[in-house]
Amino acid sequence: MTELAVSCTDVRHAFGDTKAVDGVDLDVRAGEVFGLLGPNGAGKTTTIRMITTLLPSPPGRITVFGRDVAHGTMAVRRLIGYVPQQLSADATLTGRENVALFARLFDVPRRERQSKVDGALDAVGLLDVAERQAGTYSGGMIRRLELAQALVSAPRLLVLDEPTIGLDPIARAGVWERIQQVRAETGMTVLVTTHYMAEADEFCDRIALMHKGKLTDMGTPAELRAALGPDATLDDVFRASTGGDLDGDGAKGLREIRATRRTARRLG
Ligand SMILES: Nc1ncnc2c1ncn2[C@@H]1O[C@H](COP(=O)(O)OP(=O)(O)OP(=O)(O)O)[C@@H](O)[C@H]1O
Repeated sequence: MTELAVSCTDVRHAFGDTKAVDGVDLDVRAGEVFGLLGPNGAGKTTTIRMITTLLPSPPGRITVFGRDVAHGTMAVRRLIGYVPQQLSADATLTGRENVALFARLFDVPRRERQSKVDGALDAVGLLDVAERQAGTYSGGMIRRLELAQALVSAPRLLVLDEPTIGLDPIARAGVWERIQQVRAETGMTVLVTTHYMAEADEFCDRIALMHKGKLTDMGTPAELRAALGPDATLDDVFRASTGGDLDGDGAKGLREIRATRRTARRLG
């Protein structure tokens, strides 16, 4: 039987009256790249925060490589590398110092620390600029630095929440290239959320679509496209799954955020 990296059974979480996650059953197989897709507010981040033990243990059951998040929180944390949506690198530290901080946080043994930090920086292509302050890095380099932070403890499961949001196409390709490379070398499992359908199509072995706290579809990108018709794209699958389209509220939210950021840059 295929080993499961993550197993969620009837998982739920509510914020007050909002059912953010409403009865999710989800299996991520060991070694695969699994994409969790859905519009803004679908419940992806809440699901990920439960899997990574950052929210109190939920009704239902979640296991990570067979360990229950409710009873084996520390054991689960040791298996996971997590890159959250929010910035997790410190601009005032060098690239190396940022990664070294995570090595200490994750209890990488002192005698291995330097080689592990170097290895993680090398894996994301930042060894040459490791002594520069992270504040001088481009957006794509910062994302790769955050990847190195998550990789330094050699996790079996890498969890990435919108790893390429706000990056230009070249920087996005750079982030994915590194993820793929590390995965090929280590056999690590990757659980990722993204709004970029083309990325999900190209890089995910299987995907699940989420809408209003529930999973609406799951399968390989090819299976999901084929279920709609010979010429269907993953955008079409997304539209069908959410009953809306990419110009709906979710996309508008992103456009507004981008416009706000552009304005902020001009003002800054
Ligand atoms: N800390 C919180 N307090 C109250 N409501 C929350 C909180 N976090 C999330 N929610 C709500 O829970 C629902 C699911 O949010 P979540 O962030 O999980 O969605 P998402 O699919 O990750 O969205 P996005 O693509 O925008 O990141 C939304 O309705 C959101 O407003």
